[in-house]
Amino acid sequence: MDDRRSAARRDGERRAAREGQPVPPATVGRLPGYLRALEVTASEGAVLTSSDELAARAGVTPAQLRKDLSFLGSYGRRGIGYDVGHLREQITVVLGLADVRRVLLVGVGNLGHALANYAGIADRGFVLVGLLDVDPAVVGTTVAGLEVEHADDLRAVVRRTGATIGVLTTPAAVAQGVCDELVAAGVVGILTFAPGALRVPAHVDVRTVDVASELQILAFHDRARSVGGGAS
Ligand SMILES: NC(=O)c1ccc[n+]([C@@H]2O[C@H](COP(=O)([O-])OP(=O)(O)OC[C@H]3O[C@@H](n4cnc5c(N)ncnc54)[C@H](O)[C@@H]3O)[C@@H](O)[C@H]2O)c1
Repeated sequence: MDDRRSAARRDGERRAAREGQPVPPATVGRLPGYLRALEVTASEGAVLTSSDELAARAGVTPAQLRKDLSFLGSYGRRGIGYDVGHLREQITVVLGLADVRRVLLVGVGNLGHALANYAGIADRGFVLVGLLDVDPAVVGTTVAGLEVEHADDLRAVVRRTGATIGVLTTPAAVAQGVCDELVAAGVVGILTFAPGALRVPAHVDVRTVDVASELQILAFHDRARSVGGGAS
């Protein structure tokens, strides 16, 4: 690791370790967007970027960007801007992506196949280490270079692979049961695509992706515009 990378890592770790001043959840939610914007900037060969440019790329205002980055202790330099490599490294550390996270996917149907083959997961610091299903037609097949294992072996697979994050793409009816199994196996983060809320203990984080709900929110804003009311 060169000097700049290790300095950024130290900054990020210092930030992550700072007590009493957690990064607000809304800021955390925008950090992946900043990271993506920085990756595009870096791919164009730029070493420095301004808050205006980065904010435009990430779809936020420059003031919002500066405020968010200030929580990371990153203020940029007047007239110079932000060091792209340093900021990328810092955000990577704060998001907990400096170390590769092992991910297990349960339910290798339509969505599971698509996600398993999504290269963006590996590009962002995650490694898919296991695929599980119950369908005899799916178990034993190879998807994205991994052999699909039977969901009955979930605990053994978590033990063997060291997975800490589970992606749930099973039918809704079995999602809670699979979630319970993942938690019992030691998984601490669950990304679920199955409709419905999951109950988990306090030490486990759940993120829900629901395309239909997102569309409903767009429909709400569309309707509010057409009836002349203000959507907030
Ligand atoms: N959140 C979203 O935006 C979104 C979009 C599409 C689908 N979905 C949801 O994602 C889930 C998957 O959708 P799909 O179209 O891929 O369905 P699918 O039927 O193609 O795939 C589901 C897979 O889960 C497996 N499965 C069933 N019970 C299991 C268990 N106990 N353990 C392990 N695997 C099990 C099935 O064998 C099948 O391979 C559904 O709950 C669906 O409603 C969500």
